[in-house]
Amino acid sequence: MSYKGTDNFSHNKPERLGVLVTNLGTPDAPTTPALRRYLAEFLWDPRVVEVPRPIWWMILHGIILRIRPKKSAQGYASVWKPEGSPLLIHTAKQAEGIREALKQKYGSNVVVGFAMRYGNPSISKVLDEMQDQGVHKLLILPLYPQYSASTTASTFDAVAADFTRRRWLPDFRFVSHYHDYPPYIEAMARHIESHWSNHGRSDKLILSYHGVPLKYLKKGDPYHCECHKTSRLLAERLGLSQDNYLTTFQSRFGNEEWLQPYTDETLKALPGKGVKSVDVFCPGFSSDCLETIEEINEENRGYFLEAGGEGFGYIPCLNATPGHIDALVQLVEENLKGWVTPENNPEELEARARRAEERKQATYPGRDDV
Ligand SMILES: C=CC1=C(C)c2cc3[nH]c(cc4nc(cc5[nH]c(cc1n2)c(C)c5CCC(=O)O)C(CCC(=O)O)=C4C)c(C)c3C=C
Ligand SMILES: [Fe+2]
Ligand SMILES: [Fe+2]
Repeated sequence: MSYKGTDNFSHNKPERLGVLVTNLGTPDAPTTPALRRYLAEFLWDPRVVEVPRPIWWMILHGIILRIRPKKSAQGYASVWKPEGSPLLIHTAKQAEGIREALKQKYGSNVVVGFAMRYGNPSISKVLDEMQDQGVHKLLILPLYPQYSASTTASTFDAVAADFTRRRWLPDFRFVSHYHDYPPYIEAMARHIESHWSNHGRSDKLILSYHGVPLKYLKKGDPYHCECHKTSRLLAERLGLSQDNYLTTFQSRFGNEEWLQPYTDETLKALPGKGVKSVDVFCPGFSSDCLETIEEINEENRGYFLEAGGEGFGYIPCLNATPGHIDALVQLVEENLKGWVTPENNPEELEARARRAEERKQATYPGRDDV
């Protein structure tokens, strides 16, 4: 057996803490070949599509990967920025924000990286870097507030699989959800309130989450309940009554039934029920991405206006706003408890030595023999 990093593994390096922020991933480019690569990896994950492998292999390679990449590439091309995919850009900024905040407090003792479950930067590459930097305690934070086996557990699988090729194994913590974490709820509430004070308020707030097949709920996945709990807590914090908001599910894939009510069908029906203006916010997406920019703010906006709606306010995701970074930093710090100690923080040790020297100089000025 040969392991990655066997030669450079060392017990003599400073013991650093690692925080690995992850998100779903995105294609490398808005092109058909890049989409084929990305979708082949993503849609082959048995956590994402729970269909027996031989049958799914034939459907995926025989039908889906021949049709979907071209269509999806067009969607990605419409949201792509000069610096790349919005999801990648926002996730990089979020990691940067967390890194800066933790650096202020803990110096270089905490290493913050980000990786994608599918595509790049890969979990393996970023874990290689963390191993090289001497990370001995590792916190993984998937940026999925609501737990779902198709996202959160899949990230756990990928991390665990990656460690099978390493001799190094750090102490390990994993944030499996934060759907009801008060700083996350507070960050969303302030973000929405600030949107309302800048752009005005609509008749109804639509809270739209990515869907999953209904059968996952029936098999016991808590995702649906966690989405509803997030919505309830957010609505309570915003002082909304049940009439003022709705929880819906978007991004259906394939022909089977997914979680309902569907966002698109809801938006098509609301004008007929007298709801002429809506604000839409997506609490489950920590970053704007194809599913929010194109599907919600373009496609679904069109459905609502075509059905007689008069006002459609899209409230961007939390992205790398200071309120979001603040909430994520609190979440990280809470999960690092007991790990960040003066003893494993080289800068704290240095500061202690400096303070001792200052005390000595203050007590015995000019003496270096005490
Ligand atoms: C096929 C089944 C899918 C399940 C189950 C699923 C769950 C799921 N996805 C997200 C978050 C995102 N999904 C995104 C894109 C996306 N999702 C699917 C399919 C399933 N998702 C596909 C095929 C795609 C690719 C785009 C397309 O071809 O339509 C994204 C956006 C990525 C980006 O690059 O912008 C996110 C984010 C969650 C949270 C979730 C379950 C809870
Ligand atoms: Fe998805
Ligand atoms: Fe979509």
